[in-house]
Amino acid sequence: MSQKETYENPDLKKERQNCPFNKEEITNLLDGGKEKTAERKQLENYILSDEQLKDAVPMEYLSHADKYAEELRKACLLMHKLENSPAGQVPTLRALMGAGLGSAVLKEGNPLALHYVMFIPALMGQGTIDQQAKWLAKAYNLNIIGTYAQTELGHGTFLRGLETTATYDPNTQEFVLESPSLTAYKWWPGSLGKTANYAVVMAQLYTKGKCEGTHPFMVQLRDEETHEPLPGIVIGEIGPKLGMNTNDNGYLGFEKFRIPRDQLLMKHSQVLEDGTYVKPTNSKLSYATMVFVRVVVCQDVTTNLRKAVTIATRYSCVRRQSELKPGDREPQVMDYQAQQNKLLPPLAATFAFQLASDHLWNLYNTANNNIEQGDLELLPDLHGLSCALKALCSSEGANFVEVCRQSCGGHGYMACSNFPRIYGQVTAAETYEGENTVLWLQVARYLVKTRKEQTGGLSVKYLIGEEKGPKTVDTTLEGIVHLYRRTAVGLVDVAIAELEKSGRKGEAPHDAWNHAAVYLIKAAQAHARLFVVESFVNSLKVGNLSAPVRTVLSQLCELFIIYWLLERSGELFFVRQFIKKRLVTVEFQVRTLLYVKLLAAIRPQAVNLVDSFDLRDEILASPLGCWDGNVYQRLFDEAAKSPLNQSSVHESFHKYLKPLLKSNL
Ligand SMILES: CCCCCCCCCCCCC/C=C/C(=O)SCCNC(=O)CCNC(=O)[C@H](O)C(C)(C)COP(=O)(O)OP(=O)(O)OC[C@H]1O[C@@H](n2cnc3c(N)ncnc32)[C@H](O)[C@@H]1OP(=O)(O)O
Ligand SMILES: Cc1cc2nc3c(=O)[nH]c(=O)nc-3n(C[C@H](O)[C@H](O)[C@H](O)COP(=O)(O)OP(=O)(O)OC[C@H]3O[C@@H](n4cnc5c(N)ncnc54)[C@H](O)[C@@H]3O)c2cc1C
Repeated sequence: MSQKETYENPDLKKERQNCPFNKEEITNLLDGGKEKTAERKQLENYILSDEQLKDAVPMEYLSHADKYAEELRKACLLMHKLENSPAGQVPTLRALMGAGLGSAVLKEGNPLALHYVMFIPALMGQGTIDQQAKWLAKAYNLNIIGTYAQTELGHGTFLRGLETTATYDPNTQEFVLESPSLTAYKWWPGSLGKTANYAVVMAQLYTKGKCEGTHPFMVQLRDEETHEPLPGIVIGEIGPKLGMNTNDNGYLGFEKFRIPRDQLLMKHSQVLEDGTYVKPTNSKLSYATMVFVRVVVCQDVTTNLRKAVTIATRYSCVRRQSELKPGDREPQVMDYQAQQNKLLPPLAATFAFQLASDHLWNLYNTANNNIEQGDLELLPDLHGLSCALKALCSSEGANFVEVCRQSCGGHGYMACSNFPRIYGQVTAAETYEGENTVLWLQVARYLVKTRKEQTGGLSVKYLIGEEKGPKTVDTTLEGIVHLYRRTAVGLVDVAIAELEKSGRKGEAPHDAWNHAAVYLIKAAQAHARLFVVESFVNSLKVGNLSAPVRTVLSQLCELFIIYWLLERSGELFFVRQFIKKRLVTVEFQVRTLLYVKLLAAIRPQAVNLVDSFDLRDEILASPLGCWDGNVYQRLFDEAAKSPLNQSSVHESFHKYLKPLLKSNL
């Protein structure tokens, strides 16, 4: 392990004895190879050994403004450390922006995150070679700091409804940016409140008196020297949120603010000097930055889930409560089947989500390379799959994090458990980068289109042609995946039938769509789940795994796909042929039995499995989840940090309580 403590809780020590598989093999698998593990560890040592990056007091005790200032201090220090990073700049940046190493230093969000996660990708994806030459080096060198300003007070989802205008003036060859109403103000962009001095701004482009839709513009917001907002720019921070409080989300208004013509990012569409508009090959290419973030968010949410599962699993093996066998010692709460039922599915989910996210990342890279060459064939599949997995990983992830919190009883409710922060991050991902319901409906649109037109990308091939595979109950892993597939196909057909029924009643297509939303969303979710389980099963078929690792991963895989089947059993009832053949009843009986057996089989390896995530204590940032299991002492140490414990009687006693007590005498 990366940290050897002198103390080790005896229960955890026992859990770690006789581990049947090589933990490092799983660590390497998750890191992407032995060398990557070594690189990650070296980077963690480099960053986490720096005393200046440690918190003097827990963040919860700081004011909103002090929290921001403190995190900005550390974020800037991290950027200074980039230069000498042993892992190279790009891997270091990746590690520092996300929920892993970065979160050990910047616990409530990185004020520079948007610069790297959206501003630079937007410049790369939307800027011409000349524009990249002008801005990218400045951005990489942090001469300028940017954000991505799209959402407005009145519109986040419906991008065609954005109100900010950029009107071309051929006389001066400038665009005039304007916020025509209060609801046109940009609202939400991260780092916009106080940190950024530039932004890629999405605005409705007007030229020659015609609106050409939303386009990205490079806009300077603040003076590069004084950091004061430029004349014509109204800017501020939007205030405290459920989580991510040091991402300084902001607002932004334009009062006839002029920018040169060449600050329209013109890789896909152009405005010529005389105001002539040149269309892109596909109008959705300006949405590409969002696609990139949806892809990386799947990985990020998975890392956060791994943290929550590690904390809850270790704690559940240290915590002893109640009586299992009359007269016996109180058992570890992990020995209750009910607790295993809470924690082992999310543990399995961390593997399932990672494998699916890896697949999506590969698709993204291939599709992106093709797009650079002008080939857009993979774009619909990339859009469909990135929406599906972003929505699935974030929604299931947030539910699982909450279950992990509940599994730690009262102590899970403490801020220091780190669950509130982890939940704040994961649930944010349910909303940002496309609200999940809206994304499910985008997925459904793709599925319905594929099924009806019998053409679509790789992720939806199963919707094309006749259904293949066994028609009766088949207890193999393949058999159960086939059941998922039949459910997914069946739900798309149910949704189409619903749309057609409304059509026959004379409803317009948009009304029919609205009235079929419940079915459409179920179909989209079944599709996403099918993709995840197929990725998990297929990944185990290939790869150079040792027999013990393959065994435990296969158990997790089987547990996970049965868990989802049982959880989502209601959906099977939508598919009429399942009921007709009594398939549903038989399936449930067989599967429930197997599920319970798998809980018992995996239980002894739970701690070893979370140990293989190799998450350092600094990253877990929770007294409940530390490697040594010294939970109670650490909880006490945390309580000692409370400002209310710095004196035996607080001054407010004399001010308020004492007079009240006296008045009652
Ligand atoms: C570097 C590693 C570290 C990782 C760490 C990461 C995490 C930490 C940082 C956290 C940062 C968070 C920052 C958050 C930022 C934001 O939230 S930015 C704002 C994001 N906003 C949204 O996502 C808005 C959501 N809305 C939309 O995407 C669209 O408006 C819509 C819902 C898709 C609808 O658009 P519309 O133009 O109305 O399209 P439709 O008419 O519905 O569809 C038309 C066709 O276009 C296709 N399509 C739609 N979108 C895309 C796309 N992106 N790509 C490709 N194609 C697309 C759609 O399928 C339709 O196709 P057809 O059916 O063929 O017609
Ligand atoms: C932490 C955080 C960080 C963010 N960072 C940024 C950023 O950096 N840059 C940026 O530009 N934006 C950012 N955003 C904004 C974010 O992208 C939007 O909030 C998000 O896209 C949702 O849009 P909305 O707020 O307009 O929700 P709405 O669309 O108003 O959603 C409200 C409800 O309406 C439903 N709804 C809306 N449309 C439909 C439909 N067509 N069919 C069915 N139901 C519908 C939704 O499902 C939801 O239940 C951030 C948001 C958060 C929370």
